[in-house]
Amino acid sequence: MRTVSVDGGIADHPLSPPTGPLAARTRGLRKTYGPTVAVDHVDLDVPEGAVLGMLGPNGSGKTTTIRMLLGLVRPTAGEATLLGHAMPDEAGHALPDVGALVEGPGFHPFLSGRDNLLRLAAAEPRLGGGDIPGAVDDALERVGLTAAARRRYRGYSLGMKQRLGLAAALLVPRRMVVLDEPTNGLDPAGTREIRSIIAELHASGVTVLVSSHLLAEVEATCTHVAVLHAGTVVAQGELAELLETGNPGLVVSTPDTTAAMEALRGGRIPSRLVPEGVRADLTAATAPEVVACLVRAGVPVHEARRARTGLEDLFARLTQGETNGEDRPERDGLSDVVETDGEDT
Ligand SMILES: Nc1ncnc2c1ncn2[C@@H]1O[C@H](COP(=O)(O)OP(=O)(O)OP(=O)(O)O)[C@@H](O)[C@H]1O
Repeated sequence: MRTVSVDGGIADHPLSPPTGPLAARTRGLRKTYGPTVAVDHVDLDVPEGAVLGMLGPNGSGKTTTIRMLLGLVRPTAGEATLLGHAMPDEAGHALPDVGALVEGPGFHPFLSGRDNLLRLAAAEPRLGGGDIPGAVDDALERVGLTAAARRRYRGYSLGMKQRLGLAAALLVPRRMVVLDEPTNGLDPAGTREIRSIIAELHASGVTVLVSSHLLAEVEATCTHVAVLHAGTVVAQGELAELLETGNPGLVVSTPDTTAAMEALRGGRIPSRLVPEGVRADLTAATAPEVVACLVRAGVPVHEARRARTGLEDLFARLTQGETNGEDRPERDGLSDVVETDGEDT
């Protein structure tokens, strides 16, 4: 297996490729829509038992990759394997073991949340008729939707719709769960609940693939990360390893950044301004040396902490000049069903 390294000089060290079995794998995956290249050369490895965060700015190809993995969209080129089965051709073998929260197919607007789940549960090959109501009520409870279970789907908020989608994914025990932007539309309490559901799934050995454009969310929940940019995976590996890539630094908070920069320049310690103050490069000096240099020069040091490097730097660079999702329209992730295969080139 080839070594995966971080592109563009952010990290000098190659990241270790996964050594164990893979729950999902793509090679040379490509998808075009007319002149738009949505995904290109995507080689993604999702190790079994991992919580892999697929991180990337809006439009970087996360949803398209997930849809190809789930067999919802046929790749223009390349291959995708899910739980050992080639997708989309062997979807019938893979999908019963995979719970997914992705855009569409939508729920019925005039049925209650519970009735929607009862309909979906009836189609689950793993559930016998007598097990269905219990499985539905357990899933509703797990996502905190019991109180609203008998209200019509049409009146649900975006967050409630996300919860119902998650409940559908968790109707039966799965080997793998795929969640496309699961916290979209959720308030902080809802976001915490999703995190704890992901942690529970991980603890019980389920592989989780979760997409997000929020760095903090991925850092809080994932064991592995794949960073997408412009349709391509630019970095992937274990989160801990990615966090350590790049040059180590010390971020110093000080009200006098000009004096701090001058003192560090005098001490031949490379440094640059950052929003919190000054970031000194720790390849040239140790943290105590940086602080001593500043104190000797009479620079007030309010706080000094080690800078996070790899993932943060990489993601900042990727999202530079982009909206970071702030002006992104709220999407109803579950009700817009747009099957797009007809638009293939
Ligand atoms: N059905 C489609 N028809 C045309 N272009 C599409 C279609 N689906 C995706 N694209 C384009 O492919 C690119 C990747 O989109 P995709 O939705 O996969 O990105 P994403 O990373 O999931 O973005 P977001 O975070 O906004 O959901 C974008 O330029 C998008 O406009």
